[in-house]
Amino acid sequence: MEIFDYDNILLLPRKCRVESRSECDPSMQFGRHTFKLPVVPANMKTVIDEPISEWLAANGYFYVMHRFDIDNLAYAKRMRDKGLFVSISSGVKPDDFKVIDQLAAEGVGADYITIDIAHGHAESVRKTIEHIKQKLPSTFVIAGNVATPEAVIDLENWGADATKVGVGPGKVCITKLKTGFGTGGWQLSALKWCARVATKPIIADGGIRDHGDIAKSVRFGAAMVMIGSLFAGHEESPGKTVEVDGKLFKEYYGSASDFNKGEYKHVEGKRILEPIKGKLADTLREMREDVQSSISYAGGTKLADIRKVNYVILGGDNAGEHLLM
Ligand SMILES: NC(=O)C1=CN([C@@H]2O[C@H](COP(=O)(O)OP(=O)(O)OC[C@H]3O[C@@H](n4cnc5c(N)ncnc54)[C@H](OP(=O)(O)O)[C@@H]3O)[C@@H](O)[C@H]2O)C=CC1
Ligand SMILES: Nc1nc2c(ncn2[C@@H]2O[C@H](COP(=O)(O)O)[C@@H](O)[C@H]2O)c(=O)[nH]1
Repeated sequence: MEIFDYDNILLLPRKCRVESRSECDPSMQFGRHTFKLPVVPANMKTVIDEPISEWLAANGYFYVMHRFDIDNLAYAKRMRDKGLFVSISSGVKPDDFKVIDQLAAEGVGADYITIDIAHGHAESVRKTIEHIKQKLPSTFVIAGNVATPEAVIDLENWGADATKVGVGPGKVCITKLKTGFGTGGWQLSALKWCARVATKPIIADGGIRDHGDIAKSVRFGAAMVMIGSLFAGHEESPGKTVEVDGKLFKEYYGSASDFNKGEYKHVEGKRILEPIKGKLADTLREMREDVQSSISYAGGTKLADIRKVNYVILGGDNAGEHLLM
């Protein structure tokens, strides 16, 4: 198997088919909705909060609210009152099952539920998917996180509508160091490996450091890309603002860090400071332009055209040109 990651792959251009990058359409359908970009901010406490989720939903972007210290039912009702789609996260515990029961009983429902646990290839996830599908049959269920084709096959067979791939590639992740497991350092080839067997959409989660990594994710099979660190340092970001030597930063911590958990138990995440980089809307606009540009280099007009390009692996044992035959 070829092993590579975002920093040692480059995509190869094909003859341009547009006169302006504005002709390239980076939008995509995911579930029942169409979104402006194949990008979603990570469902983490220092990345998304209620105002950001409202803004994203109202402006044509996908969002996944985090699941920590939040009343999901009340949150879902507030989104419904504003006429916005509901996309929440769930754990796999009895309390999470109760929330699903309440969403069903009160007719609030949810458009998307993301089951997001550290080791998503687990019986607990099978039971949670089963429960959601029984109580809220029209909800689009995203399940993860996983790292192997076997896991993607199981989650799909258990009823997941999409799977989330990425164990350990995140910027504030220390799973690789603490456990010796994961896709940290080879996330992009793990994505390729998983995408070969997937029959439903994959969300590539973690490891995105530059906007060009979005196109690389799409090339290797992602329908959607989940991003934490690149979104964490905005003026609106929920992390605390910290001043160091006169420069402003936002804190960004892992969901499995002691900062998120409130205790030092099964810690697989850390806290870092991200330099503040302006408004979220400006970053999203720039990302959209960059993905439009990626589509044009792919010789296409739509997102899926990125899947058709060849690529080169730079350096290492797998170096070389890889042509689609
Ligand atoms: N994408 C990634 O690489 C990772 C992401 N995370 C993020 O951090 C969040 C919090 O993670 P964390 O507090 O560690 O755990 P979770 O909140 O994911 O745990 C959910 C449930 O799964 C159990 N569980 C967790 N890990 C394992 C495992 N390795 N084997 C068996 N059971 C397990 C937990 O029990 P118990 O705690 O008793 O074991 C708990 O009952 C996650 O929801 C995820 O968003 C965390 C780690 C990796
Ligand atoms: N191993 C851990 N992974 C974590 C933790 N908190 C979040 N995450 C994952 O990281 C991505 C975001 O990655 P980034 O490279 O874009 O910053 C996020 O979506 C989760 O899957 C954690 O504590 N430990």
